[in-house]
Amino acid sequence: MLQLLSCRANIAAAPLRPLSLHCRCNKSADLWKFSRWYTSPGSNANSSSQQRGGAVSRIWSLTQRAVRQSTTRTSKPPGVALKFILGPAVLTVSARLFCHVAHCEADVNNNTPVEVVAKNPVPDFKWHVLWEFVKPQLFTLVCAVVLAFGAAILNIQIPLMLGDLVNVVARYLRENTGNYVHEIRGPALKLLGLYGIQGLLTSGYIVLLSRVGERVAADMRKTLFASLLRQDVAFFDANKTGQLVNRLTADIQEFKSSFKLVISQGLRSITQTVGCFVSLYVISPKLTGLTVLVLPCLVGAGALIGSFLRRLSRLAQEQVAKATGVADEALGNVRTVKAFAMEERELQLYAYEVDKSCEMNENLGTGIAIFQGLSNIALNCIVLGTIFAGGTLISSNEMSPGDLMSFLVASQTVVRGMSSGARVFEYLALQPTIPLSGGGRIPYHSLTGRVDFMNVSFSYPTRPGHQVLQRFSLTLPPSKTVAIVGESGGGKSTVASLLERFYDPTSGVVMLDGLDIRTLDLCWLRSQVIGFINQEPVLFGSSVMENIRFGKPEATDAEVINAAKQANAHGFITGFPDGYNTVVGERGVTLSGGQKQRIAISRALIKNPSILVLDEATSALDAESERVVQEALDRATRGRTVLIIAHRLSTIQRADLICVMSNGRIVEVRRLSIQNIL
Ligand SMILES: Nc1ncnc2c1ncn2[C@@H]1O[C@H](COP(=O)(O)OP(=O)(O)OP(=O)(O)O)[C@@H](O)[C@H]1O
Repeated sequence: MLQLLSCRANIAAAPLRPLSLHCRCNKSADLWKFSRWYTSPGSNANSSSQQRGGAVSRIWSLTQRAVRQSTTRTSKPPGVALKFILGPAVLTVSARLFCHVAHCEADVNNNTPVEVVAKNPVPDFKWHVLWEFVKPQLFTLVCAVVLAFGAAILNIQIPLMLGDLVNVVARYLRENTGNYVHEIRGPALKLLGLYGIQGLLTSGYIVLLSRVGERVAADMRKTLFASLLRQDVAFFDANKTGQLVNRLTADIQEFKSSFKLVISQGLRSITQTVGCFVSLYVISPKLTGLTVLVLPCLVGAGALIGSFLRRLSRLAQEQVAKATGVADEALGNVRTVKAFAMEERELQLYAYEVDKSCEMNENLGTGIAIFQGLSNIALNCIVLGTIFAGGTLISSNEMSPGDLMSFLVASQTVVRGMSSGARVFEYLALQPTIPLSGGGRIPYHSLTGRVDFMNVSFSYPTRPGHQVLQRFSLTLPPSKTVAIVGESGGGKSTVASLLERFYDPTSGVVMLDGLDIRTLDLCWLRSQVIGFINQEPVLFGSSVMENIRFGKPEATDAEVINAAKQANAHGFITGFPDGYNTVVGERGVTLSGGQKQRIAISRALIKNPSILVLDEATSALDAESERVVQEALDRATRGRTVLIIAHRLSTIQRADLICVMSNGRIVEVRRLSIQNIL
């Protein structure tokens, strides 16, 4: 007994030498079972190849020792040996499982970094949202689970078969009688068959699981992207695009990897645990009682550490997103960066954020290390506790370092996966305050294009304390041009944004043909009624043809060319070697300011809008470009209701009404043409 206890003490103190614990194992087959578990592909995913190599040589020496021992062994009934193996296994494996569960629960409920709370409530991981994505892949997932389950069962079977094989070898070496080849052929072929099936099952479930993971991730990406596009403009005022893109890429990637790993490792854990629980029930109700006593403590500790780890993980992921945001901004505006020779400063900014994220990930690593250390201690303490309580039942340690590592890595994966998933789900569930569709439409032939701003007050959602418009009232009569001039920051562009319904007024109403625009279909309003041309036209990195067609996706080539002609753009477009197929570069970088603006005008005109909003449309152009663009605009504005926001007198020369704005309200209205003002 003392010998046995000292042997077990070795287990707790030096888990990396588990095979030495088999000093009391009496059946060579048991040795093989253990060694097989130690090196089984599933359970050893995270142990190094060195460990594997060491294990193989140890297994060989143990085999020889087992063979030697088998000649002089004492006769103990096989059931006792089985108890020796399974008893502690049940405790350790079940502890793993429950720690795992505790970990997940803790992650969901108890993980709110103070810094983030101030801005945003921490998103919860929502199982029902995950279910929505998994549901279409259910059949494939079930097939993967069945195959993985089969592989897991074979993982348990193979060591037993190896045991049989070793028995044959041992018997032959001991007795040296009979036909060795004949005797060994049966179990060897059986084992070979099992290896083959196990390999097939493993490949099969990995293929299927990877298919499920990829499809779930693709669906998530599409849904998240659609959800982001639906959000209000105010949402984009508050969130950096780099961080949003990070959710589409890094977070979903992280979630996908975790999803696949958790399913494959989780299955193995469950299979082993169920098997061990059954054995435990058969072997020792006492150990079952002890397990029930010890597990709540482990669950509590796991919950505590889990919440701490998830907090660290979330902070680290936020920081990585921040660093990506800095890089995205700098690369997206690389010309400005270069024009100001700010490469060094941008690099410093990026380095600062990356260093911070590095530090946070190191903290996370430390947290995980502490968790691993504590788990190790806890699991070994269970073994020790069992020695005191159950004593003679223990002679083998089923908790191999490989198993422990894979469990710990799986736990850590759960932490990361859940926090990435929660970040993805956060925006999936987000509903825009201004719905894109729904609401009424005014038939084209009866639409006059009259716009009324009535007592409109407005503050931007990101700056609720700062009132930009105060009881602002203005009428745009049908087919007339109204210009708004005034001091910078006076709220002119804000008026245009409210007409586009990028935001809704805090109070008051904006009306189209006497109807509150909040009751109208937003998609119709933006795609068919209002054409918007601003100071810095943004083009997409596709062809001229595609950029103009962006205004009306179903437009024919002839319509595109017609719109380009109206906007004075046809001449320069046909001057390009590739004509309308010329690719304009990212954001239209290969075109001049005037050319870009005329393509933007074509894009607005192709939808034949009843209302045209020109927000300083020519202010970025030189005199010659301005003249050409102005010509195009004069032609484009005919017969439409037009709102011009301008600084330059030339822009508003033909306006029917000129309003001067200051501090968010109209302070003066002139119904004269500009020549008369001058
Ligand atoms: N997205 C936004 N979020 C928060 N505040 C904003 C936003 N856009 C503009 N503002 C603020 O609203 C006020 C009015 O801005 P607006 O762009 O309407 O002025 P403007 O008269 O068009 O100025 P300018 O002639 O210089 O373009 C300014 O104080 C500006 O800082």
